[in-house]
Order: sequence, then structure tokens, then C-alpha cells
Amino acid sequence: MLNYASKICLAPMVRSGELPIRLVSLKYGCDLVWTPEIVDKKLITCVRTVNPSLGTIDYIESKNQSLTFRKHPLEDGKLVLQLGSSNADLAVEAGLKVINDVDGIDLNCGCPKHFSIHSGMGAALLRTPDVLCEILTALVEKVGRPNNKPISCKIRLLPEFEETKTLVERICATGISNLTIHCRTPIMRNRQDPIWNYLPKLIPIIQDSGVNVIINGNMQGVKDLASLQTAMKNDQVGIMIAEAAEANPSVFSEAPRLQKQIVKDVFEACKKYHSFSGSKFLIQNMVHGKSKYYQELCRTKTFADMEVLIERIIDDTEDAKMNRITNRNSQKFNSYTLEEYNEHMNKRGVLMHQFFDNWREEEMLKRLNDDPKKEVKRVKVNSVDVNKRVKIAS
Ligand SMILES: Cc1cc2nc3c(=O)[nH]c(=O)nc-3n(C[C@H](O)[C@H](O)[C@H](O)COP(=O)(O)O)c2cc1C
Repeated sequence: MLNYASKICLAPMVRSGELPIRLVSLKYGCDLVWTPEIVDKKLITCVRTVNPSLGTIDYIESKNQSLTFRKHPLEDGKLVLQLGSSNADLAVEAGLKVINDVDGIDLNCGCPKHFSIHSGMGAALLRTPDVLCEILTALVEKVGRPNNKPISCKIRLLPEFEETKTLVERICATGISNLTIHCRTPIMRNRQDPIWNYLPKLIPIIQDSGVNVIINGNMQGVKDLASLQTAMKNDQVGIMIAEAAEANPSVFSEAPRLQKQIVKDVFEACKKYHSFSGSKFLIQNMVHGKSKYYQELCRTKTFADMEVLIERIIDDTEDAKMNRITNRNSQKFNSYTLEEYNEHMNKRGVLMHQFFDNWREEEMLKRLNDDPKKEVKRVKVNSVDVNKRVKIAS
């Protein structure tokens, strides 16, 4: 049975969390990988096929023969499939279909995008806790337990502490094994710093009910796991990374690779396992828009074009963007040498300590201001401006 404690994980990401990124993340030390959200109805219509030439298991949508999900044996013991659902029966049917090929099933309860919430899925489930818990209970009883596989879910915070706590208590009573908290409210965007105000009160409630916790929201690399654990004095909590890994999946390693090296790694996996258009999207996320290669990359039309370009990038020791580590978070791109990157990550560790050392219940449990148009009044734990942080905390 999958153990989620103290793990560093690749987040579910539609389009981005496809097999090449999952494989490269695992190569650089990621412990567990999530698939992009797959909607229950779509998964149900898929046909499972063994692909002998690639050694993969493929789920192909019967209507248009498109590849919905591809699993590689290197993912064995580490793969969580994320479902989008608003119906317990459909979730169970979809879960049973894939359960033998994955190590756990996760329910997406955090996506705020229209395509998810208009049909009651994603973040809409946070406002329909009866449906949310019915789906989780059904998945635990009918998919997880009979197959000895864990069920988990990923949520966002609600603006009020008490309503978040009540929801979390209900979710933990469904029998799930892990709860991932994306520390933003549903209307917040990734460009906004996540909010950790509720964590010191929420995490013990979750862990005391026997459920593991993973923290998501602007995590930037493996050092953040150790920093967060020591700052929180909690060696069981794990972290999940999305955008930073989308831009450079070697952030799971203590010494992330330069953009040009990582682009090469991802390209090799793409050529083997992914479509050209899907691959181009993945690689565009790794090439800084200000790199002189970005426009050329956008113009490539085949894997062969792309390969020629990537060889030129590898040989170029001058391009400042490709010869550094790009760390994308909160939709900002920053480039570092390895030394600068380590310094940046160490500063984050200091900030995490300061945040939890200075945490004050009466101040932190106030309603979260989640209006993206207003200056959010909260402690900016993720700013690297230590002095500013100290001023706020004092
Ligand atoms: C391209 C992209 C696709 C995403 N798709 C999903 C998804 O399928 N399921 C989900 O729960 N969250 C999804 N998310 C949200 C991430 O999993 C994560 O919660 C969010 O980006 C915050 O993490 P970060 O600050 O490390 O980026 C997506 C995010 C991005 C950037």
C-alpha cells in the first residue's frame, strides 16, 4: 500500500503532468507522481491496451482513438491517478477500471476552472460536501479497500477557518489515506502567494484522524520539504509541486539541472511516449520567453525540427536563460545559477521558520481575504524578502 508520509510529489496538471514529465520527475528524485485530472465519464469510455513496443499500458478513448492516459512500468508503486467527478457511481466505475494499473486514486476537489465547476466537479465539491464525501466514501469502500489501494483527495482552503475545519473533519472521516491542501482559496490564482494561516491548527486534526497531509502551493524544490518539516516540527508532512516542476522537473533533486539539460531529458521522453503537439507544449514551458530560442521553438513543426534546435541549445554556452535553472512559481520566471538557487532555497527555509515561529492564533484564524483585486492582508511566507517578512511578523 502506498505510503504518502513525508513525500515530495509531482502535482496533477492537465496537459503538463503527462508521462514525459512524470518520468523525468521520478528520475530526479520525485517520490510520487499524480496524473492530470481525468474526468470519470471519459475514463469509462476508454479501452485499455497493452502497448508491447513501448512497454506501456494505454487507455484510448474509443470515440476518437485519442490517448487519454499512458502508464509506464517505471511508475509502479508511485502513481496516483486523479479523477474529476461529481457522481459517486461514475467515480467508482472509473476507479475500478484503472485500479490495477495505478497505486492510488485521488479526487480533484480544487479546480476552480469553469469546465470543472459547471458540472459540479473540482472546487464546486467544496460547496457540496455531501456529494464530495459520498464520492470519497464510495471510492474507499468499493475501489480502495477491495483492492488494497489508498484513496486521497486534493482541496483548496475555504475563506473561514471554521468552515475549512468542518469540511476537513468530514473528509477525513470518509476513510481516505491522504489529504492534499492547495493553500489558496478557490478564487485565488497561482500568481498570489498561498496562505498558510490555518495550517498549524488544521494539520493536527488531519493527522490525528490517521490521514496523511501534503502541502501544495508555491513549493519550489526538495529543500522546501526539509525546511517545511523542521519549521513545522512535523516530519510526516509532505509537499507537492506544480509550476516549478512544470518549468524544471529536476527541482526534485538537490542539484537541479540547467534548463538546456532538462529540455533534452524531457525531449527524449517525449519522442518516445508523447504526441508532437503535446511535447511542444511541455518544452515551451521550460524555455524562458526571453531566451533567443523561444520563438524558434514555437515555429517547429516536427520532432526532427525540435531535435535540431535542442542540439543547438545544448552546444550554446552563452544563452543566459538556457544555461541557468529556471524556477517558475506564482507565474513568475526567475533564473539562477546553482549557487544562487541554493541561496534562494535557503532563504525560503528561513522564512518558513519565521512564519511558524511567529504564528499567532488570534491573528491567523481571521477570515482570509481572498479577493484577487485587493491587496491580500496576510503573511507573505513565500516572499524572499527576509527583512520585509520580519517587519510583518514583529
Ligand atoms: C498547467 C496546470 C494544470 C493543472 N491541472 C490540475 C489538475 O488537473 N488537477 C488539480 O487538482 N490541479 C491542477 N492544477 C493545480 C496544481 O495541481 C496546483 O495545485 C497549483 O498549480 C498550485 O501549485 P504550485 O503553486 O506549485 O503551482 C494545475 C496547475 C497547472 C499550472
